[in-house]
Amino acid sequence: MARELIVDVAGLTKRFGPREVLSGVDLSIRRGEFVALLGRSGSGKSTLLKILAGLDTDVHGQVRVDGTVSVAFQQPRLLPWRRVWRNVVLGLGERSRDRALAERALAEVRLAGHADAWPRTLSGGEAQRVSLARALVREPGLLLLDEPFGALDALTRLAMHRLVEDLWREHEPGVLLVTHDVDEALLLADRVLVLGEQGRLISEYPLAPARPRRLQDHFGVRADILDDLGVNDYATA
Ligand SMILES: Nc1ncnc2c1ncn2[C@@H]1O[C@H](COP(=O)(O)OP(=O)(O)OP(=O)(O)O)[C@@H](O)[C@H]1O
Repeated sequence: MARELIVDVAGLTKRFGPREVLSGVDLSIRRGEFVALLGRSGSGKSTLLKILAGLDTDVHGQVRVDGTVSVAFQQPRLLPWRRVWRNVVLGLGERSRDRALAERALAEVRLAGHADAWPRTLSGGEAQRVSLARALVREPGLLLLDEPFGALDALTRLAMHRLVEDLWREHEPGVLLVTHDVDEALLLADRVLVLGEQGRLISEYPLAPARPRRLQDHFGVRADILDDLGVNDYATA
């Protein structure tokens, strides 16, 4: 049976002054779906995420997002004057002093034992895992990931892919992952969307449900996506 619809966007248009950054975007995401959004720099990906997060409501068209939404950004955005565990439960009202809750979330991102650490003592990957713990502790129906691995080295990135996939299976939120990395999208997502010039969604690629994913199974789609993005692909030529 189809899961509940948590994002229902129709005819979304966003302008900054005279400039149309998103144009007639239709998008639906169900709970438990993992969707990746690809697009060249400046195509409007972060703008779309901000709109879904409710951070920008000055738009035309229908934007319906049901339930709790969490966002993780490229930079972990931890408060340096708060210990790791306090960062995890920050802004949770009554539960913002619930150390046990923070520790459970930290264990999930394999950071048990770092609860009392200061953010400046963490590696980039560790800080990003704290940011994921902070996002998940809210039990979001929708998890928005804006280039969350973009600042990490290649090996840390691979480990983070595994972790995000595990967390997604465990919590089953709908995920919208914004990335520049076509391979990352193919490895993680069930569906890949491509945002083209003039802020239009130009393609949508459903991927076979088999997991773990093997990149070579998706070389055809990969070549099509690179075409959409206007990038020559020497690897598959
Ligand atoms: N607050 C703003 N005021 C005016 N223009 C903006 C504003 N925010 C974004 N833009 C413009 O909207 C366009 C889309 O920006 P956005 O950040 O959504 O792109 P993006 O696809 O996320 O890019 P990147 O991949 O480089 O992060 C850009 O041309 C940007 O300059």
